[in-house]
Amino acid sequence: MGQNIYLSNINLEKAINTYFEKLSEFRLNSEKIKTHEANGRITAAPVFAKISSPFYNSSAVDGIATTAKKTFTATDRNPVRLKEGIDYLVVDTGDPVPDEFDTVIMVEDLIKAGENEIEIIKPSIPWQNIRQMGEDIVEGQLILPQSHRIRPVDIGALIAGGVFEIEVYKKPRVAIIPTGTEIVEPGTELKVGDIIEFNSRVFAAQVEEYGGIPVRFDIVKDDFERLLEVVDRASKEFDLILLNAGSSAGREDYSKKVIETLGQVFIHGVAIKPGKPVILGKIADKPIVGIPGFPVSAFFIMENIVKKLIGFIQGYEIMGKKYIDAMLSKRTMSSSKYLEFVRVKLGYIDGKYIAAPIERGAGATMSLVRADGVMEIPEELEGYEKGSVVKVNLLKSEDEIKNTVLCIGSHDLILDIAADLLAKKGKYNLSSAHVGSMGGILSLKDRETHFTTLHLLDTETGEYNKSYIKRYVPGRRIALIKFVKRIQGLMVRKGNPLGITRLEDIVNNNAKFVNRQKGSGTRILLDYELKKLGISPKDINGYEREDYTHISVAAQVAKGNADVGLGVFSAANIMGLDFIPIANEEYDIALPLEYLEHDGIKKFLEVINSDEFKRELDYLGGYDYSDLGNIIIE
Ligand SMILES: Nc1nc2c(c(=O)[nH]1)N[C@H]1C(S)=C(S)[C@@H](COP(=O)(O)OP(=O)(O)OC[C@H]3O[C@@H](n4cnc5c(N)ncnc54)[C@H](O)[C@@H]3O)O[C@H]1N2
Ligand code: MOO
Repeated sequence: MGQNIYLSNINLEKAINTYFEKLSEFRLNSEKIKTHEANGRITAAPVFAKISSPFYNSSAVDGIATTAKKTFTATDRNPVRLKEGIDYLVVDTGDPVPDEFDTVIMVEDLIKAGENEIEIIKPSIPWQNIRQMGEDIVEGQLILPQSHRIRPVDIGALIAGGVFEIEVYKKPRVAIIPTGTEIVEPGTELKVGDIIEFNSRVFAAQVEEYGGIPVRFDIVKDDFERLLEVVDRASKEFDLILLNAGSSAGREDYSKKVIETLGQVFIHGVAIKPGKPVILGKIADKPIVGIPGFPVSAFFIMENIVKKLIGFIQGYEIMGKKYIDAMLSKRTMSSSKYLEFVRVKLGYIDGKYIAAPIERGAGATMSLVRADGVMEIPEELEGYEKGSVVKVNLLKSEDEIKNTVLCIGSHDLILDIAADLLAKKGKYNLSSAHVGSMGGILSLKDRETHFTTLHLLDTETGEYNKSYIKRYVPGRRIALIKFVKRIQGLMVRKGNPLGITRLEDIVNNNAKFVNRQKGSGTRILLDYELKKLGISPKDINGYEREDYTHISVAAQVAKGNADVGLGVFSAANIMGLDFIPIANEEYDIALPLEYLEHDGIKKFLEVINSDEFKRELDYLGGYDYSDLGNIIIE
C-alpha cells in the first residue's frame, strides 16, 4: 500500500464549514416519541399547541369569584356586602370561574359578615386574579421551532399545550471502530509492543454526552481488506462512523485509503495541534471521521469536530464551550502554522484566573485528567509571553476553580497525598503545576500562585530557601513554612548492578544518567555536589537528558532507559529501586503572608499538620517532619 504523506493544513473552522457543506444532503430520519421521554432530543419539525392553556378561565388565588361592577363603590366607610350563591361563589386556586363572574377577590381581603355573607372595603378590578383561557398557551401557537433541543421546561409546555407525542430526529447511531495490529483488548496478557485499547471507550462516553448512540466494534487488525469489509458494513448500518487511528503516514496507516476506496476523502489534515492528521470524508451519504490514535489528539478531534458533527446531522448546533480569560504563568511557544490546544492548571488568585501550562505530549492521557482547562493559542501566533491574557476553555466549573488552592512549584509525591486528603475534607482542591523551585519562586513574585514549594540550596551558605526568597521576592511579605526534610540520593536498579555507591561512580562506571530540568532544586543540588567533587558535567553521560519529576526519573531507571538518577527516596521506593543517600534537603512552602488567612490555605495547612498526613509520610519513607508547620515569617 502506498504511503499517503501529504497532509493539508486547513484552518479548523474552514475545514468544518467545507465538510458540512459536503454533507448538506444528509439528515437523520425522524421518529415519533412520547413527549415525556423527549428530554435532550432535537425537534424534527415545528411543534404547535393542540389546545389552549388554561383550557378555561381559572382562579389564580383562593377566594371568591364575583362581579367587578358590584364592588366599585366599596370603601372603608362604605363596605359592600355580598351574598354567597347570589353575588359570589367560593373558589380555590385553579378552580374554574363561571362565565357570569369576571373577578376574584383573595380570601385575605374578605371580612366575614354573617352566615354566607361577606363584606369588602376595596373595589375589585375586572379579570383580577383570573387566569384567562389561553393566557399561557393559545391553541395553534408555536411552542417549539424545528431543530430545538428539548429541555425539561419544554416538556411541560408541550404537555400543557396538548402535545403528548412529538416528532424528533432519531438519535444518531455511531459506529466506533478501533484499529491497529498492536492494539489489544483490556485484560489481554501484555507483551512488549501491545497497547491496551481504550480510545473507543472514551469516544463512546463522549458520543453519549453529545446525544448519540455509540456502538463499539471489535478491534480490527491493520489489514486493508478486512478494514474495507468492516467499514463498508458499518456505513450501511450506522449514521456516522468513527475510524480510530491509522490516520497519519505510517506503513500501516490505511484509514485514508479505506475511505477513498469506499467513498470520498474531503480533508486530510487540519491546522490544529494535537489532532492534525484527522480525516474528514463520507461513504455513500454517511459521514466518516478518521481520528488520530494518540489519546490526547483524539480527545481534541472529538471535542472540536465530532461534537459539532453530531449536532449538524440533527440540524442542530451544539454550543457549550465555556471560556474564561486567564493570565498565563509561563511563556508558551507554539507554531504559527496551527491552532494549538495547551492543557493548563487553573487557579483564582487575587480576583484573577491564572493558567499554568502542563505537559504537551499527545500521548499523555493523565494530562487531560489533571487539566482544569485548555488554553487555545490561535493559528497566527507564535505563542504567548508570560503574563499575557489568554483564552481558556474550562474543563471544570468556575466554582470548582475558585475553590482550588494552586501550587506552582517543585513537585513531590507528598503534594499528591496532601491533595487527596484535602479533597476528602470537601470544598477545596489542591492543583499543582510542576515547574521546579525557581519557576515557583517567580510565580510567587508575580502573584500567580497561592503558594509555592521549593528546595533551593544557597551554595554560599549551605542554607535552604531563605536567601532565594529574599533575593527574588523583595518587598513582599512572604511566610516560609517548614515542610519536610527529605533524603536525596542516587536511584539505581534493584541489586545495584553497576555497583554505584557515590556520585563519582557515575563517571567511574560510565553509567547512563538521567537529569532533572534546569531550575529544579535537585539539579542545583547535583551541580553543587559535582562542583564540590570537582566533576565536570561534561563527564556525565546523560547530563543533558532532562526529566520533570522525581517519579519520571525513577521510571526511566526502572525501565532501563537510564542506569542512575538523582531523586527522593519515596520515588525510588515506589519504583522498586535501590537508593544511595547523598544529601538531606529542606523542602518548604512559601506563600504571601496574607494567604495565611485564606480559607483554602488554612485547610491545606491543617491537612499537612494532621497525624493522618504524617502517617502517610512514614509509610513512604525518607521524610523527616520534625519541623513541619514551623512558620518563619520573613
Ligand atoms: N511521518 C509522520 N508521522 C506522524 C505524523 C506525520 O504527519 N508524519 N503525524 C503524527 C501525529 S501529529 C499524530 S497525532 C499521529 C497519528 O497517528 P495515527 O492516527 O496514525 O495512529 P497510530 O499510529 O495508529 O497510533 C498512534 C498511537 O495511538 C495510540 N492508540 C491508537 N489506537 C488506540 C486505541 N484504540 N486505544 C488507545 N490508544 C490507541 C497508541 O499509543 C498508538 O501507538 O501520527 C504521528 N506520526
Ligand atoms: O496531531 Mo498530533 O495529534 O499533533 O500529535
